Amino acid sequence: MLKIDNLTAGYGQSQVLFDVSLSIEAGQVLALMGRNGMGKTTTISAVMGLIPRWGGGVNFNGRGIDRMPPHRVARLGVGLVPEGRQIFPTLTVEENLVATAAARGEGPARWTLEAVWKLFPRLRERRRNLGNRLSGGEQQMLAIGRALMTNPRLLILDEATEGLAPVIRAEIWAVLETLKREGQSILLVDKNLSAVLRLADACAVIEKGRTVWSGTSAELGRATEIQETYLHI
Ligand SMILES: Nc1ncnc2c1ncn2[C@@H]1O[C@H](COP(=O)(O)OP(=O)(O)OP(=O)(O)O)[C@@H](O)[C@H]1O
Repeated sequence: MLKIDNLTAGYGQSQVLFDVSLSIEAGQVLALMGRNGMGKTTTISAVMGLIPRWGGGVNFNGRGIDRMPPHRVARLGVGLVPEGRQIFPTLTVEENLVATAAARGEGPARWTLEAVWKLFPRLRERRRNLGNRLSGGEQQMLAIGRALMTNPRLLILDEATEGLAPVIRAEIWAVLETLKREGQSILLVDKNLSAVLRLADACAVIEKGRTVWSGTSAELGRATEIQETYLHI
């Protein structure tokens, strides 16, 4: 579904990604791991086209997307839950969701307002509240709901459980588990190794802008040396 080959990218003159390669099969959950500042968010930004790709290939469902601007990547079916959530502060919860709604043209859309209310009952209760009046957890739920409203083929989540209370984190992990059971393809960045290992099928580890390890979650769970070297656990 998504295949990244030897991707290089950076900001201005400064190169951040030197050689990132990974691939996600349809219906798979892949976790991108690595310590702070190693290039995880930069990888996601380069996939989405939010920053220029310098070299290498990014292929989505058989199409090269490495020259596409973000709106075209999104239209092909890549839904992003960005770091920091970035919801529209002056729109209501419902308006935030409707603003991004998009069908994929393959029969009835899986994700509608009703479906999002069912996944996150809390959002239904808060539907008329402005984005900037929500708690952090509610904002994160809204960011996920908003990405789902695009009916993505691939959902990308950047630190979706960061800075949330444990009970809200648990709710987000449970939602991701539900999405996985439904066959949603997911690429996620998260620092919580044990939760990642429970959810993800496969993991890729990056260090200073290079993929240094990839394998199944079970393999990473056993690879204590990799964990100690690259994840500082
Ligand atoms: N907008 C930017 N301009 C310049 N340099 C940046 C920018 N964003 C990130 N960087 C640099 O790129 C490197 C990789 O950052 P990135 O945010 O991709 O790391 P990360 O692995 O996602 O880490 P974190 O877990 O801290 O989010 C860091 O050295 C960072 O300082």
